[in-house]
Amino acid sequence: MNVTTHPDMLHARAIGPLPADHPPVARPRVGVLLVNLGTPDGTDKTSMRRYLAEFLSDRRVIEWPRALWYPILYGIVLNTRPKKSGALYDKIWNREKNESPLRTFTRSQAEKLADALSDQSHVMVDWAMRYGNPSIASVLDRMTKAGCDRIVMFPLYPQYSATTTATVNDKFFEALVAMRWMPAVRTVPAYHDEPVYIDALARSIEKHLATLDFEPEVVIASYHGIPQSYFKRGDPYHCHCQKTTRLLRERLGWDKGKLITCFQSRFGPEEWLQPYTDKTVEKLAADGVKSIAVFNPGFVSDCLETLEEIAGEAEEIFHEHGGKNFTHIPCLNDGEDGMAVIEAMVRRELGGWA
Ligand SMILES: C=CC1=C(C)c2cc3[nH]c(cc4nc(cc5[nH]c(cc1n2)c(C)c5CCC(=O)O)C(CCC(=O)O)=C4C)c(C)c3C=C
Ligand SMILES: [Fe+2]
Ligand SMILES: [Fe+2]
Repeated sequence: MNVTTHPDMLHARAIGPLPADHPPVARPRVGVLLVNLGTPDGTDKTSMRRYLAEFLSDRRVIEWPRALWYPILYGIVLNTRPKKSGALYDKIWNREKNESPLRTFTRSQAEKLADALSDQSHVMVDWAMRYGNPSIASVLDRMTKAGCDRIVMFPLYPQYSATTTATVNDKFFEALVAMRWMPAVRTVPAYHDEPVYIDALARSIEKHLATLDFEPEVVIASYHGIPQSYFKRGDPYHCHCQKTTRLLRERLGWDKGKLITCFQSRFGPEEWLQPYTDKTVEKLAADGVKSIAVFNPGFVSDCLETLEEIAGEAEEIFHEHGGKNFTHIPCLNDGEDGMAVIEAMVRRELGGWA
C-alpha cells in the first residue's frame, strides 16, 4: 500500500504513516472562538432586513407564540424597522472598513487575543457572530478543518441572559450536531463578578474621568434591557447587572447615588427592566443635575446601542432638558484593559488543554 508520512499529524502519531487514500487529518489544535451578537452586512434595506429577520425570529429573543409574533414581524416590523435602523447604523458605520464598529472591534479582539496567546503554538483564535456574518457554523467548519479537536467558545457577554449567552450556545451546539467528527467543547461562562473585569471597568472609568474638565455628579451604568417577564421567569440577567454595579461601586469607593444602574434599548410594547436609561437621563436633567457620565458595562464593544443610543440620543435628551456636561465612557473594546479580561477568561478555560 502507498503511504505518505505526515510527522505532524494526529493519525501519524497515533498509528504511524497515513495511507495515501486516507481522508486528510490535520495536526491537532485547540481553538478559541469569540462570538458576539452580530450586525448587518450593510446599512441598506436588504441587508438590514436580512439581519433583523434572523435576529427577531430567534425564540430566545422574542418569546411570544409564533402565531402571534410572525404576522407582526413580517407584516409590520420588517417593513418599517430596516429603513429606520439602517439610518441609525449609517451614523456610526466604519466607512474605512465598510462594516459596523461591532464587527471591527470583534475582529480586532480576536487578532489581539491570538497575539497574546502566541506562547501557545497549537492554539488558534477565530471569531464569529450569532446573527449575520461570519456565522458560527462557517467558522467552526474552518476551525475543525484546521485541526481543532478541542474548542473553547466564548460568548462575549459579561452578564448571562437567555437572550444572548444561551442563544449563542444554542447556535454553536446546533452547528456541532451536523458534524461527524465533533470537537470536545467548553463554553466560557458569564464573568459579571470576576475581579479582572471589575478592575478593568474601574480603570477605564477612572482614566476617562481624569481627562474631563468637569466632575460628573452622577455616573450611569447603562445595560441593555430585556423584557421584565423574562426576568420574572428566571433569567438571572438583572441580578448579574446589579452585582456588576455593586462591585464596581465598592471598587471605586463611590456611594449609591453616584453610580446608578439603568437599562436601555427597549423594544416593543412590553414592560422592560427598569429604570430606563433615557427616562433617567431626562429626569436627572430636569431635577437640576448638570453633569453626568454614562457607560455600558454589559457591552464588550461599542456598537449601535452605545454609540448612537447613548453617545448620540441620550446626550441630546440630557441637553434638551437642561443638562450641561455629558460624557460617554467608551466600552472596553480592544484596549489593554479589555483585552486583559478576555485573555484572563480564555486562559482559565484553556486550563489542562493548552
Ligand atoms: C426583543 C428584542 C431584543 C432583546 C431581548 C435584546 C437583548 C439584548 N441585546 C443585547 C446587545 C445588543 N443588541 C443590539 C442591537 C439590537 N437589539 C435588538 C433587540 C433586542 N435585544 C435589536 C432589534 C437590535 C438591532 C438594532 C435595532 O434595530 O435597534 C446590539 C448592537 C449590534 C450592532 O450591530 O451594533 C447589541 C450589542 C444584549 C446585551 C441584550 C440582552 C442582555
Ligand atoms: Fe439588543
Ligand atoms: Fe435580582
